[in-house]
Amino acid sequence: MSDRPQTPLLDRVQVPADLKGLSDRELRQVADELRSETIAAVSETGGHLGAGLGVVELTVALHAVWDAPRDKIIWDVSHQSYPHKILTGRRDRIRTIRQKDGLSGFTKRSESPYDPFGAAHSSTSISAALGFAAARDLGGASETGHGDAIAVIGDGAMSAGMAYEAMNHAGHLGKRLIVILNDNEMSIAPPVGAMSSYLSQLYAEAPFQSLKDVAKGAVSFLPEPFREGAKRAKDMIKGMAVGGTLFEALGFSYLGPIDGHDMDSLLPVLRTVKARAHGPILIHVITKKGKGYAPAEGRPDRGHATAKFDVVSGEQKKAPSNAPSYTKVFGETLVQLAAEDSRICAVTAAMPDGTGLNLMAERYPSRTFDVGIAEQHGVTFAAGLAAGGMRPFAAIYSTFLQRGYDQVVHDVAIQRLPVRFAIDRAGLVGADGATHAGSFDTAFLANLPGFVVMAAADEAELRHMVATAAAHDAGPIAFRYPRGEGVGVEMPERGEVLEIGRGRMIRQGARVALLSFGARLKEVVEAAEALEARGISPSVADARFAKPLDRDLILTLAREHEALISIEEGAVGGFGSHVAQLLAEEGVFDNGLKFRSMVLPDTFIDQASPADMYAVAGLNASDIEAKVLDTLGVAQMGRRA
Ligand SMILES: Cc1ncc(C[n+]2csc(CCOP(=O)(O)OP(=O)(O)O)c2C)c(N)n1
Ligand SMILES: CC(=O)[C@@H](O)[C@H](O)COP(=O)(O)O
Ligand SMILES: [Mg+2]
Repeated sequence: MSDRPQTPLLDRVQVPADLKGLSDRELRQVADELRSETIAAVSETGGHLGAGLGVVELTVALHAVWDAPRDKIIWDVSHQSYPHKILTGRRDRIRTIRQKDGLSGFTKRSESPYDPFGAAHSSTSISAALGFAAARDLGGASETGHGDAIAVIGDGAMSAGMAYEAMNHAGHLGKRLIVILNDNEMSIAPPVGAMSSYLSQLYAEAPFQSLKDVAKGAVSFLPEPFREGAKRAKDMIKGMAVGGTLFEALGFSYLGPIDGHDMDSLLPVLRTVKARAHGPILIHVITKKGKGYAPAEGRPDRGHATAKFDVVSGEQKKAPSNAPSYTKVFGETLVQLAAEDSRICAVTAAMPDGTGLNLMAERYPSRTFDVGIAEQHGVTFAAGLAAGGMRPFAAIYSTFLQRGYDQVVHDVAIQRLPVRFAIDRAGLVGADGATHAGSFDTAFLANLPGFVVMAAADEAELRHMVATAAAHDAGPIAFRYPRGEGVGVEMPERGEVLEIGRGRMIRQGARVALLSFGARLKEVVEAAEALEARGISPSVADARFAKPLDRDLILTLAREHEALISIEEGAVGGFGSHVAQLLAEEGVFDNGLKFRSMVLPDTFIDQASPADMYAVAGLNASDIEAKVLDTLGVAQMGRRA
């Protein structure tokens, strides 16, 4: 266990109300202690660090000025909410964060009344806050009461369409709503886009606003009748950053920029807003990601997420890896193919490193596009690239592709455009928990006419699937693969183009056939080996394709075995459902086949290690073994853990 910091004042703060009696000087001290505690805690657990460090002062100031949980403080993405958790009755559990049975790494309604809205996908906070404001004004029932609705949204999250949809609506409704734009000039990677440049311009052109300036600029949220006189006064002042911003055009009062680490600016500004706000207001706060911890501040991602680390040196404690990560295999294979084909290009939605497209960006920057947190646009942009004669790879985590689903259907599938979807983080991802689980993509893609849907059983298979996708111009194609390292198989120098809709036999056995789709194959083989010891020798096949199915392979397995069991890392409605449909259509059930489909359960599984999450899901080798025995009616004694 690492040394815990001395935090005498923070120790007195169990809930935000305890901040109320403190002086501004004491609040500054609370912020300093909160920063030390956040660093110490994350050093023991790993997790999101940089974003939280950047909002320490803002967190203290918000809780000191407003009255949560009556006032609703809504953290966008909420990866920056660790300091908020520490201040809101969860300090004693902060070292359980992102672990099995511990605190979530994100805000979660079921975890605390101080988390009025759960998040983890970005850019939802303004919509949710506006909903709270409207519910308040309509007299909706609320256990915690109704107060202000305050959205805290980052500059990266501000690149997504949802944020503008919400501001457009908020400006129209004109309700009292507070949006704090936490501008640290960072997403996970450096932010991209015209909006980012616009924000930089806003504060490059104007110095930080003092309380005096803010008061002068706060014309538009002053109640009548003071507004007119104040406006005349403001008009006489030259060079203010207030007035004429995009936000004002959308119907918001704009305040800022304000130094988000200076409590002497933050506290009076927030108090003024609380006392006088009228209609929607956007407060532009400038912060530094990783603030106050040199190893985080010095990292290119400003310490976005980290493994456990040594507080003094900042050195991370990572387990050595035995195999390349799927992400790296994807990135390297794409670069290899792009070298031979100038039509290959790539799209990421703010996740260049996470998807491995950083490799492509380094080698072929003009063919690599980071669209910002904008999955919807990213998918349609890729559709346009495909229509324009390119071979685009849209590399998007399974969970984030959900946001671009209508674009997948309407812009890609209906037009049969050959967009290649590289779907990383398929299946259960571990510490990020339910919000980031890649559970649904097989189901929501394989039901689309003309889509080819593949899943890689190992890293070599992934290489083949990247090559297969590159060569496939007939329509959309997707391949999914899990988070983390591969299984350690020998890697082919080059990917081979697979025959569309053709699976492969892994081992020939009898009585029961195990039909795997994706990276559970390792567990399936392990189960088959364990069953050998019980005198049962299953056949094992890797389906490779959920669409089109390998009909010959599946029907042969069905006809030659007493039982057929499909296994996948996805929710119901995916591969197994398509297999069941085929078997039903072909009348195979009429012959007495015992068919079982092992899928993720119909629940959202909380964070834990991937193995623990798969144990909850009942998809580990021992579960597969048990399913075989149960299906064959073999008595089970001493089930393996
Ligand atoms: C829809 C969606 N796409 C991608 C992500 C991955 N993601 C998490 S945080 C983040 C960067 C957010 O940047 P910003 O809002 O500026 O917050 P900061 O980390 O800078 O505080 C990204 C891209 C996500 N959570 N949700
Ligand atoms: C908050 C968020 O959405 C990302 O930071 C995410 O946690 C990254 O996940 P990976 O670690 O799997 O890239
Ligand atoms: Mg940011």
